[in-house]
Amino acid sequence: MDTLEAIRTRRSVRAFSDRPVEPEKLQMVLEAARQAPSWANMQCSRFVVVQDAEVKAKISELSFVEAFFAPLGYRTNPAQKALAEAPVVIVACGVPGESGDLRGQQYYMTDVGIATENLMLAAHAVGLGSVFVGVFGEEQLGDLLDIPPEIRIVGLFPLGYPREETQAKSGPARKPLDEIVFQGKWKS
Ligand SMILES: Cc1cc2nc3c(=O)[nH]c(=O)nc-3n(C[C@H](O)[C@H](O)[C@H](O)COP(=O)(O)O)c2cc1C
Repeated sequence: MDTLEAIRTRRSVRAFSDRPVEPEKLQMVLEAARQAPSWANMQCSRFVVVQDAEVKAKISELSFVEAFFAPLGYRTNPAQKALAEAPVVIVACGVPGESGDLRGQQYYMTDVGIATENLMLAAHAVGLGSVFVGVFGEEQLGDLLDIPPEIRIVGLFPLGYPREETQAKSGPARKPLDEIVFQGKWKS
């Protein structure tokens, strides 16, 4: 699969088969994340790879943050089950001190975001699926995985083989280009 096809056909995967992820494929996905560009090449991203069923179940519970979801009418994080059922969960973290902080913008979020898009595209290219899970109880998750408080947890990525029958062929629509691209000046 070439890069453009991977970008075009990747979809968030929230239902996984119990087929294990081969260690070589996991390695490939992590290697893709490692190759990402970063602020001054400081490489602030870190990844905790979780394969223990009990720990995955706890991570799954922590992805339901009532204060966030209840006002939206959600009774679960749409990816909650996926975190327990995927054979692997990758917890992507950033070391803020190893990235830029300019004009109030903290670039560790950008660095980890780029690395994890690489991770998701590589997963898709080798037949795996994933989804960026950005809602979770950070403090409790940090305690569970011994992540020091100065390290920020940016996203959770269940990883595994998609359960075919549940996989949408086309994902949520995107805004048309003429709504998001301006020629020469803003909104012109
Ligand atoms: C920063 C970020 C946070 C996200 N958090 C969640 C989440 O907590 N739960 C979930 O089910 N999906 C989450 N998503 C996935 C988005 O809902 C999904 O990418 C979007 O609807 C587009 O669908 P697609 O990935 O299939 O193209 C998140 C995506 C991003 C980029």
